[in-house]
Amino acid sequence: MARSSDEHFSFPILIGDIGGTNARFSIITDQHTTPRDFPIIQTANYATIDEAIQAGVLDKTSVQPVSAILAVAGPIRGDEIPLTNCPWVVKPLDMLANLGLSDVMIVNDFEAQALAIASLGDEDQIQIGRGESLQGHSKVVLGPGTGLGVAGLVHARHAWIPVPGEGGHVDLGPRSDRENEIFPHIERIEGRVSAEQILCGRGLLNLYRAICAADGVAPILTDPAEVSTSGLANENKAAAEAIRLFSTYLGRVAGDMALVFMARGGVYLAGGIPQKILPALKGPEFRAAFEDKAPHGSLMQSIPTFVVTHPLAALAGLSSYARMPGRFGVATEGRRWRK
Ligand SMILES: Nc1ncnc2c1ncn2[C@@H]1O[C@H](COP(=O)(O)OP(=O)(O)OP(=O)(O)O)[C@@H](O)[C@H]1O
Repeated sequence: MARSSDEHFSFPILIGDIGGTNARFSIITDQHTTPRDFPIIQTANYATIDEAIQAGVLDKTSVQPVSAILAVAGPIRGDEIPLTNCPWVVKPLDMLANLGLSDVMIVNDFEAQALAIASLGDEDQIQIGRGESLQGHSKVVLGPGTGLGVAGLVHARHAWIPVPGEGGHVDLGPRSDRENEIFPHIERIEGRVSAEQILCGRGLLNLYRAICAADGVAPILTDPAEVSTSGLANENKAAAEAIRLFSTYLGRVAGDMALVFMARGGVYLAGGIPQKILPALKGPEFRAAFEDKAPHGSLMQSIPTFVVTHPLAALAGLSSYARMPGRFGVATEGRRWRK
């Protein structure tokens, strides 16, 4: 554990959320001022992350950041961190040498989402169904987007401790007769159906195709956004069923994660997809599946579920952490580099 005198970050602090497609950056100049956001950068437009930071941030301001805290999609091991779904390799030692920084910390992107849910305002979230968040109790965040990210946020020793994991890869199985008809047609990964085979953009398409195959009809939709748009508008029968079942499975997995973390503080749906299928999540399927956890039905009824609507939730999480690292139990070993 870092000593408390080592915990803080010197201002100005560059924060960044590096996804497969988009990279978002902000600079925090001091403890109180609102962070300055920079235009979203398409990762495909730059060969390296250092070039993107130079052109997209440093060349656009006279403020020279001293510290950087970056959230990346991918495991953080060693001094060279390759990103999932993007050819960039993050090299903190090169950043210290070339970008004028003297402190670089790299965290997991879902850890940043978890940091965000510690301090979301009411305007940044929409509640689905009943339940009430209990102060100081654990929370969970699930994010169906390009993949399915999951992280817990545990409250202990007066701090919020993010627990990043691989919860998106838990097993998912059929429960009803109808699901038994559909499941044999779900594309598998090495023989099994993990939650991510269904609960992400690619997974929604996989589910739609499996429904078509179970019913012996040819699939006509080829893109996850088409499936959700036609399904929500009830223009296509298989797509409408896919969206309802997607909501059921998301409720089921969200409920499992709530049980694992005893998340009386609430379950939060982040990632790109929940906001786009909000009307479906407000339907009966999501919450019914979430609560259907005998023998813990009444516990589940008391746990609230939210869709995160903050457009830059991960950056907001990093910003809270950057300003008050002592409020969070974020491990720094092996992922903080200093001059
Ligand atoms: N309207 C929609 N309905 C369902 N899925 C959609 C919709 N629009 C986009 N998608 C799917 O959502 C996924 C992208 O999710 P998201 O926007 O969360 O990206 P991300 O994982 O955060 O990516 P990045 O790496 O850019 O941060 C893609 O699989 C895309 O096909």
